[in-house]
Amino acid sequence: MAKKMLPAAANELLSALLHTGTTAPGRPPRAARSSPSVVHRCAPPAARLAGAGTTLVVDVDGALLLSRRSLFFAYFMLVALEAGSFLRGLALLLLYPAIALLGAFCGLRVGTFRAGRAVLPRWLLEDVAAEALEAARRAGDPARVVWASAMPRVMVEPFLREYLQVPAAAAVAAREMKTVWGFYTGLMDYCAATSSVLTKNAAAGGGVDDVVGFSAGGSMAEFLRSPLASICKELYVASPEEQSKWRRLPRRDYPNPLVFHDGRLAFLPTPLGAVVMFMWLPLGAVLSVARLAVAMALPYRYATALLAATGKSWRLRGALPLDSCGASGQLYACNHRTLIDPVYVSIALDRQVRAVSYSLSRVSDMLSPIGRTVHLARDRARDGAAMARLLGRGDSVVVCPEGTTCREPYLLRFSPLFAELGGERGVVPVALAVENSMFYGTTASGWKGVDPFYYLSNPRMCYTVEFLGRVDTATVGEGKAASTDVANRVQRLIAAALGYECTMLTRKDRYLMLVGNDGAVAAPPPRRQVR
Ligand SMILES: O=P(O)(O)OC[C@H](O)CO
Repeated sequence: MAKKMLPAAANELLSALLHTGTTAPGRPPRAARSSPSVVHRCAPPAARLAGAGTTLVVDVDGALLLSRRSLFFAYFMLVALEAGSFLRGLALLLLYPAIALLGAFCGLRVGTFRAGRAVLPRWLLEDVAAEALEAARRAGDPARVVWASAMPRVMVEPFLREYLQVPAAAAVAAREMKTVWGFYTGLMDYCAATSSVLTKNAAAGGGVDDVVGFSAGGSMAEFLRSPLASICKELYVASPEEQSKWRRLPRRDYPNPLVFHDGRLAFLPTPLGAVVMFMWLPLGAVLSVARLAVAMALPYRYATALLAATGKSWRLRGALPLDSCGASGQLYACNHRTLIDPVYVSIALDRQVRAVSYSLSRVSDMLSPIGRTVHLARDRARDGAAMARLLGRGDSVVVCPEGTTCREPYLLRFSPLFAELGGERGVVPVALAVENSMFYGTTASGWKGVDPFYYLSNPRMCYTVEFLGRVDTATVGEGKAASTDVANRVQRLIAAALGYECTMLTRKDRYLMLVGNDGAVAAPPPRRQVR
């Protein structure tokens, strides 16, 4: 009981901190505080929201999100860890909720803050109640829905706009963060969206607009403390019984699919999860170095057995490709999950392979157990010649035609160059899946040099490798088939084997979304391309 009350009390306190604030000088008029005159114990029915002049205020934290504020800690911890550092996260863990905002935000650079767009949506989407979203969509005019949250705007608005497709005309009523010289101070500013809704309501006589509130069960009291509740004529509050039947929005029903996300944490840092992670970190750091040493020093047969004993395992699904033992000059095309992909193809084949890659940090390259990677330059002629040279001298070549990693069950567009190089031997598609328990070994916005260490510091991880039937590429050379068709076919085969979905998204799309650039890297000097 006490255990249950502690997080509840912490969240009450945080909620109070987030909602605090009297009207400061210069602020727009606040509507007279009054409670909604009618409170219904259910979600708002479609008939009530159909009117063109009806505005619906959705309590995002209490009604839309199933966890009802109990995950506030985790969301602030994600900001602290992903936009800040482990030290910041530790400070937040020790001082939450007293310094939730200060601890998570103070000192972060505004211009480079991307956690709201690149990290949080993944976790917030998993917390959306399908029934609450459905109820909010019953509003006659989506532009007249106000999405109210006690979280700072930078944490919640990208998720609402980009993944729940909240139109630009609809207001997101969340607090602004105060900034100084381009840095967040960790203090809240008055919320412009709330202000505009209140001003409009006040100008209209405070009762002309038909404003309906939508909250749920145990969150009603907190919602009533928010300024927007005071302009609601009626409040629809889903009862705890009704809310207990709500289910998480299935991935297939996400209004916008979640293909890309960034950040190092592969788990949601709840208070217990964060404590476990901080306790694991020193051991994980030592383990990552030890695992790396084993992988680099021992032959596969000994290394994989030893590594499996530490929780780093792999499995082969299906059989090895025919004549894999003797095949030389063979091209393998695999989907791209982490920078370690070619290593597992090599382990599965139990032979040396050459990996070709567009972007790989110098550190990762030096630590690779399969030797130096051949760097591509995104120049068809140059890259094609480099790969052809490797194949011509009998190397087994592993290429990841997506050109960048993807964590979710999607495949990005396959660049077709590989289909022109398979020759008579064709190309062997390889389907790869990876499970991480604590950290992602990839990053779009972070320092890629530590990718191997994050990957290797997972308590448990498992790679699954599946070789698919050889795809004929001779027809491309003969001009009978387009390389794009063959590349798309290979993509579809791998997607079918993994149960993933094919997309036409590219490396550029991923980097534009997660980092704000096109993901281009400096071309390698020609002498480093093939050795
Ligand atoms: O996910 P990226 O963009 O760092 O790409 C990974 C590189 O291809 C290295 O394997």
